[in-house]
Amino acid sequence: MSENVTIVPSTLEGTVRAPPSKSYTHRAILAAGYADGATVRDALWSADTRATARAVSLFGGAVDRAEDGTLEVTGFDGRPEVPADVIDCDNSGTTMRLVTAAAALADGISVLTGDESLRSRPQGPLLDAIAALGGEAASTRGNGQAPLVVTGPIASGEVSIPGDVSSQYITALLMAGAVTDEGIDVVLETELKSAPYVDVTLEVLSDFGVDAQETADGFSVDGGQSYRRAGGEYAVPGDFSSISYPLAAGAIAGEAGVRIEGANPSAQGDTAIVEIVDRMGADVDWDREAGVIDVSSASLSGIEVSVEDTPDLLPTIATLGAVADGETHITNAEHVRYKETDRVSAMAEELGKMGVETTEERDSLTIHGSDSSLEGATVSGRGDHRIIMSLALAGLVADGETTIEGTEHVDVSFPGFFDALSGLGVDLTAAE
Ligand SMILES: O=C(O)C1=C[C@@H](OP(=O)(O)O)[C@@H](O)[C@H](O)C1
Ligand SMILES: C=C(OP(=O)(O)O)C(=O)O
Repeated sequence: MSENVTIVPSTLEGTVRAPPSKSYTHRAILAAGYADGATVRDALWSADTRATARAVSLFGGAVDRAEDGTLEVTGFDGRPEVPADVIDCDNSGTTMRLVTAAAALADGISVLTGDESLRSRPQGPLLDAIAALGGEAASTRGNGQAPLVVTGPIASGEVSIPGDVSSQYITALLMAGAVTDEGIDVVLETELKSAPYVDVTLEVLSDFGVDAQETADGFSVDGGQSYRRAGGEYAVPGDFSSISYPLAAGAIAGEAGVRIEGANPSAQGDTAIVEIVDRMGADVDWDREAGVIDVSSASLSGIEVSVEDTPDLLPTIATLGAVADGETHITNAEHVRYKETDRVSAMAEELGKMGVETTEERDSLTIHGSDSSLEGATVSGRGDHRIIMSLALAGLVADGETTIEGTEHVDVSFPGFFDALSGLGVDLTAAE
């Protein structure tokens, strides 16, 4: 059932807890699957992470969720079974990439699909890599997009792959490579974008006893390794992509102050959002040891910011730019076009409906904050969680009411998003 949310301009005050990291949760569930199991505490339970849990079950493992949200993962111990059904990755790019490489270890055929958005995203470089490792991997439509048919098992070896489409290909190959006989060397053909996500992978691999490393021309993982979580338990840190929304909300409408808990430092590149709102002029203080960020609003100024390492921040920064004085120039953004939607265009067009002037280029988005009026309007969430949340932020300070269509999709990464906004005093109503 499609849901719309209408937001009335509001000021925010109070405390909100960061949801757990989507990236760490995917990796922890799959790493526990590659192991003989583990307990994953503080896991994000959202549409995307449920898709990864389903895949682990289809490989012969199991994921049971206790009442307190803790996941008890039973692993498939490095040897995924041929799935008894199609693997539906739903809306999750991370699931599709990481699970495609895992499926290539199984001795047989796996079929992967997803929703319309996921079936339009690029998988070709990963399919080529699997073929280079002796497996077979086909896009049923021959266009490099899902549905995918993957036949394993792959062997060890060296593969070259572009670095500027998705870092998830590299994560996928490193995670699978550890349980091949002799490992996988990944040689990057082009410069790596979204690099911090590979750092997150290396951290989780190391937490599960697997060695992988950066090399002169890419990354490599030795084969013959076993995943094992010492102590059997893994705890997921807070999600900085999700934190970007209450943080930006506080920066634009939090006169009395917003506090975000669960903001502990980790390898996530999106921690850069703290520095970004600071550079724009918000009053922000991050107590790293306590994992607490305090933010309050101030008049914001436009900045230039590269999203090379932090693609998921683009929608949030675009809204901040719409509120700020001057120009906000978001650069190195081409890979942001390969997400749930083309987020460069989606933000330009939807903010445009609210009176925001933008200039879009293939690799950048400029928001002309000073020339923009920010008026309430009916906007489309585009079925994309980050577009929905970013447009909701714009609604906090627009002139008049803003209605965002299709808001149920926040379930992909931040299921309690609108409750969190309400809890901070935002005047909003949801309707089916
Ligand atoms: O590995 C991950 O957890 C992710 C990697 C990034 O994708 P790309 O590497 O495709 O840019 C990011 O946009 C996505 O939300 C999560
Ligand atoms: C792009 C995203 O995720 P995924 O690639 O897993 O769909 C996201 O969460 O913004």
